[in-house]
Amino acid sequence: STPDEEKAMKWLEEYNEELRQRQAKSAEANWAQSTNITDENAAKVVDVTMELTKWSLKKMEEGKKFDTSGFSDDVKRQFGMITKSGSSSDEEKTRKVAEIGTELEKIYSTSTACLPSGTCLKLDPDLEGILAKSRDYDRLTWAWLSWRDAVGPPMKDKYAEWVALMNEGAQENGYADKGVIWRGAYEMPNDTLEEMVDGVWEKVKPLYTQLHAYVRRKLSETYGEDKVLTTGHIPAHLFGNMWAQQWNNIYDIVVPFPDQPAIDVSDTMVEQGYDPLRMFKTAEAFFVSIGLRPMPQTFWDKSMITRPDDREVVCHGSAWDFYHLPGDTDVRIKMCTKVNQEDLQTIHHEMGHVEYYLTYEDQKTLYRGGANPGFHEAVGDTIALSVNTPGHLKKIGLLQNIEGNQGTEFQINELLKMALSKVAFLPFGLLIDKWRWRVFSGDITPDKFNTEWWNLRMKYQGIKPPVERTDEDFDPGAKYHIPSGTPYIRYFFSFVAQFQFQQALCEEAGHDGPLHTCDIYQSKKAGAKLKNMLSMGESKPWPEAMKAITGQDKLDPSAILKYFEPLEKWLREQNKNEELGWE
Ligand SMILES: C[C@H](NC(=O)O)C(=O)O
Ligand SMILES: [Zn+2]
Repeated sequence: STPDEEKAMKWLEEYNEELRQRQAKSAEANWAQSTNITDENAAKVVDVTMELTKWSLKKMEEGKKFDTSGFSDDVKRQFGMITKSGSSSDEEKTRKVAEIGTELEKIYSTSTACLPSGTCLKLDPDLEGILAKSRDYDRLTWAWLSWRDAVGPPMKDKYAEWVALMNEGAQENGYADKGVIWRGAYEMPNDTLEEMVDGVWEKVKPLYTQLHAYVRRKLSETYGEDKVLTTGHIPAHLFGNMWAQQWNNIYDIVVPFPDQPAIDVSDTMVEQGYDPLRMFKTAEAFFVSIGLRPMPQTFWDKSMITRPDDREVVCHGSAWDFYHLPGDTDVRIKMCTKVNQEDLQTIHHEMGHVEYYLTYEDQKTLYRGGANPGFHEAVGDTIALSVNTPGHLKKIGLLQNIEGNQGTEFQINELLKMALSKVAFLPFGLLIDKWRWRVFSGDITPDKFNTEWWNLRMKYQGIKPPVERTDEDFDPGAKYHIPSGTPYIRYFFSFVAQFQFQQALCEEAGHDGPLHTCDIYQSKKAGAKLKNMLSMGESKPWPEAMKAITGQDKLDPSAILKYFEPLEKWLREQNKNEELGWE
């Protein structure tokens, strides 16, 4: 390399080390606030965010002085990352963005809904517990509405201001709006991310439509035709989930063959005395069995795996990288764990993030990230596809009374339960950022925030609010990722990609038979293939990482469609007299 490139590479080395130290400091401040919500900790988050933003803007100006045209792809990639920013140089605007961010997350994480008796219920575990377990239509309506009334109105105006300030920062850096920057994380040519995910949705929509019709019929039978029509949109509060995003908690009322052996292990976990720590150790054992790393001691010392009873915390599960140097690793999970199968799944999801952090920790700081954000969301879920097979649950003693390969009826039950988590999620995973991209672009103005939110929920999910909504409400605020400013298309990407990953890993593990029975437990070969992709971090555009693990360079729904093929056939038969769809 030329002297100029030598100079640039020296500058990059210093940049990466300073970035690592500042990321570590930022993670510590955010961790302190997320595990102990106080004004003092919130103020520290704002200060650290200001400091990091100012430094990044200064380094961006320095970076722009280099002529990188003759430099290697790797050097160009790093400069490209450094010279992109969406932050305003106006310190007051940056401070305000950070302040509103902490205020909105605090409203979400500390709001409660109070009963006439005066007892106040938290979202997690109280209100979510009602949505998951109650089969009383009116009690479900109360919990669904009370949460939205508690958080929506206080957030609405703040959110509008937040969006405006974020857009000013984006526009100051030459972007049309903040949405362009968010989509930029996928490095799609000519900003074609939405086109790409729309294409994937068109291919999976028929499967979702079949599931929707089947569940609508079952809910109508359960709650009565007067409450749930067997045509059109389904009331949004009957799916066992506060946001109707995943429907696994109503498996017991939609199960196709009720006399088959049960496959939900939540009760067994309680009976066998599982506690959060044992759930985490169980998850760790799977990752280690395929050759990934055990959690370091600091993980066990510093994680927060149960809700503390002496302070306010952000309960929404998350994994944390403290960007330490290899050998001094500090990675954690923060989660208000409950002993059930849903949280066992979440633990695998969060630990998948941690395994990614561990596997790419030798990378330059700029590359200590997922190939794209969807990859990061897919790691743990891919592993959980193996864990949730009845075969694996039997191996670890959570399912007893099943023998070998079960008959068709058992497999339909199993596929239906998985579809309630994975297929049901697809339209939800798509619409959240469709709403936000249009809010950022100004296509959805604050006076229409709620109307357009429900138009998208009705169009993509085929659901409707159980009670009248107006633009005085702000229902988007009821979903964590909106007040926390966490992009969401990453989950849509993940819910499709994880089946591509599983298909590739199962082939590597020498699995034969249908994809949904595959368990890569103890396969060091499959683990090596996964690790090879994870170690790349963000060093290459994501199609290269996709190619490294699957041989394809696209997000391709054929794997999820193949996985659910037997179920789709069965559903089409079940639904032959149904009026499919909702438009
Ligand atoms: C699917 C997404 N997962 C996550 O936040 O970890 C959610 O919970 O909404
Ligand atoms: Zn995640």
